[in-house]
Amino acid sequence: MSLNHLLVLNAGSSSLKFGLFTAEAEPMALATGLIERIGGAAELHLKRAGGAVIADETLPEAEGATHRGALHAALTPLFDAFPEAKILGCGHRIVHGGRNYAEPVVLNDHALSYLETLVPFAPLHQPHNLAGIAAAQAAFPQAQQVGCFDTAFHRHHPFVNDTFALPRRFYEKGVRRYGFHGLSYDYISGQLKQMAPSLHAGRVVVAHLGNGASMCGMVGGRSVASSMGFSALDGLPMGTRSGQLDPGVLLYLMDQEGMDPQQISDLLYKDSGLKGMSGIGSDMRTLLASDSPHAAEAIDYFCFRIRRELGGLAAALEGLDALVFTGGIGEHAAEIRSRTCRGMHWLGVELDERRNARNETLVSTEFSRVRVLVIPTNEELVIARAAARLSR
Ligand SMILES: Nc1ncnc2c1ncn2[C@@H]1O[C@H](COP(=O)(O)OP(=O)(O)O)[C@@H](O)[C@H]1O
Ligand SMILES: CC(=O)OP(=O)(O)O
Ligand SMILES: [Mg+2]
Repeated sequence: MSLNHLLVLNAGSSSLKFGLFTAEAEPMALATGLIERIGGAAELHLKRAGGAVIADETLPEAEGATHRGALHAALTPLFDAFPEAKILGCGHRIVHGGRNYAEPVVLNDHALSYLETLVPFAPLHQPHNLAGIAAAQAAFPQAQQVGCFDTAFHRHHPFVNDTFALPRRFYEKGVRRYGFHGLSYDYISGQLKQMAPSLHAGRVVVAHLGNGASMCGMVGGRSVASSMGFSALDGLPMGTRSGQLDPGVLLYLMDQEGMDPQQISDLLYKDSGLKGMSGIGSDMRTLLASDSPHAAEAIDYFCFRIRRELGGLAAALEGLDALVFTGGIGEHAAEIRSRTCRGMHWLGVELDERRNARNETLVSTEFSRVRVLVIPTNEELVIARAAARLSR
């Protein structure tokens, strides 16, 4: 039987997103799924592209405890629903591609040993990405394994946006501003090229506001600067991550609070951001619905940091033609877009509140010098396209 399908895996620190696509040059999604809260009370949601639910359930502990178990739990109902599927290629989202990868690659032994050396750069994401690859190799030995990197889209940054002001040897060792969410930015860049070629050719800031959040400045569809740097902690505050922090705070935590690296890592990755500031939770919907003053302050801080970053990125781009919102918050939270754009008139940003409330694609007024758009992202499709290209 011919191999005619692609499996896409996007393993996060506590989640696994996956999808089954047709193996065509422009792949078509047949089903998409998500396993949340791996390591805790993990839940599986799987639906067909048309929206029909295939599975919606809490996983037994044996499966929900690890990424390997979660992958097994994902594949069983998927292949029960699509018994005819034969996997030609598996596409993997890999957070870190280091200095070497500016494009997707076929994951041979050489590539995999290089990616292993990057684990210390992304300890919360990279090991799960590599575990997903190993599990997919075991499950689909005939399939090509293809890696797609969050860092790749940013690999051509000018030196000033690639470095920190540390002694040179650290730069040589790879302590650089890599930037992340590149698959999302790549997708948005492609969409913009189709929808509005003249904007795509200009100076654009994309705000990817999901559970992880970052912003990217592009010129001509290529990344010039990103709010995320060496790690996925930098820049904007996120669901549970601090965002930009004075390095002096880390010295204080070590010296005065006696915290060790693991405790600091847990604090910055898991207990900070919207969750830490609000004391309520990391989910923007919960915070918007809350009447707690701490939730309101967390939202204010979130919007304020987006505005600061927008100003900084506009300076890096020497102007601004368009601002694009994407990611779960960027696509759905009209209130956050509205509060972010308030006070940005000086930069030429003028939101049309009615269009914005309706989540329309163009949400700026006709007089706004900067076009403001809402474009849903699709990281899985970018991965599927690369897997289709490299699996032939
Ligand atoms: N209608 C909505 N209004 C406000 N926030 C929303 C809405 N829908 C989703 N979100 C927020 O989007 C975030 C998740 O974004 P998403 O891009 O799905 O996350 P991930 O980074 O895990 O892929 C959560 O904070 C969630 O509350
Ligand atoms: C790099 C990163 O922050 O990823 P995510 O948004 O999936 O957590
Ligand atoms: Mg995300």
